[in-house]
Amino acid sequence: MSTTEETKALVTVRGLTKHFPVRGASFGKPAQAVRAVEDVSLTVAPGEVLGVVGESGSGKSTVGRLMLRLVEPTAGEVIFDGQNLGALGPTALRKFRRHMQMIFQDPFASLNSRMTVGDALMEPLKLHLGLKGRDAEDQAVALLEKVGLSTDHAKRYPRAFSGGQRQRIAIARALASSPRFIVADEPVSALDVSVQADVLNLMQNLQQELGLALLFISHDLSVVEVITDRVMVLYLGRVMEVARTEDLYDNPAHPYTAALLQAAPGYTGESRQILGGEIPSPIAPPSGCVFRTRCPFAIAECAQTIPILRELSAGHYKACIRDDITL
Ligand SMILES: Nc1ncnc2c1ncn2[C@@H]1O[C@H](COP(=O)(O)OP(=O)(O)OP(=O)(O)O)[C@@H](O)[C@H]1O
Repeated sequence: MSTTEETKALVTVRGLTKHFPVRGASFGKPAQAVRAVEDVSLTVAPGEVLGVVGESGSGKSTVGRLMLRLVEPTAGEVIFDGQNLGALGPTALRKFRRHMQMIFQDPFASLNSRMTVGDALMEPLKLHLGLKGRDAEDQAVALLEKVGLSTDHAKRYPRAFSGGQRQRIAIARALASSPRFIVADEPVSALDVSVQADVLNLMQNLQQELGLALLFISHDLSVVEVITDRVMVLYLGRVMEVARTEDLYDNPAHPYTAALLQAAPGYTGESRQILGGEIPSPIAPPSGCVFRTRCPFAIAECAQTIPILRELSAGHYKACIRDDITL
């Protein structure tokens, strides 16, 4: 990423890497690791929505979790508004969390089933903002109203709500500490199709109203196109392409992005590149370009060197050595 982008950024990620050790590695064999995220650098500007797309297992969730330091990186750093998160001890990090929150795919799992919704909302208000008694209660109700629910809902338990309502509650809880950055990990993919649009609209409205920076993780390219300003494409833990959303959808530069877009429902273009084969194991990824084993444009050189992320035009980057191809 360019230094200008870093200067404007709220969150800057440099060289983020996560290897999960493989359990049960036998004695005498070299230790193995799942290479979930490899050398990812990115920026998110204040109020910006950055989409993260890629097939299952490409490392999207791990990037999101690393950015909030819910997972310890193997290497690399995350800088939030000038603060290197790696330099914070556990207590300081807990306090710092008020600025960065996460919305998960499954709102039922992210809400405590034994807490009323009111209590679930008051917890972060007390912990992070120091609100007490009536002030906390009033603010909890205000949060419920913000997400389209009402005072009556505060006394109920999560099981009394539909999936869409539960996700609204999870959103309210994430907003309670007045964060500036939210990671939303597939926030609507577990919901009925009929309520997905409502919850997405709500998220989009709140994001704009509050000027939130958002990392929006999704495998649904049509949703990503609508909600994001920029998109990062991941494959086997590595960044393949980053561009402004319109640019990426109109002029994909990386063969993997083109294949993803052409495979998506609703694609109406002429060429259709089929993404053949399986994603290789992240324990032993291909040498050079990790996508080369499924890439119709791969040449011998692609096995030799890991392509760097190059800027093709303003803000449009790709990690591919081939410029002589038509996608
Ligand atoms: N705690 C963990 N321990 C071991 N391996 C893990 C762990 N978390 C993730 N992985 C592995 O890391 C890789 C990336 O996973 P991740 O969940 O980040 O991908 P993803 O793109 O979010 O996938 P999905 O779309 O299916 O959620 C996968 O191979 C996954 O199995």
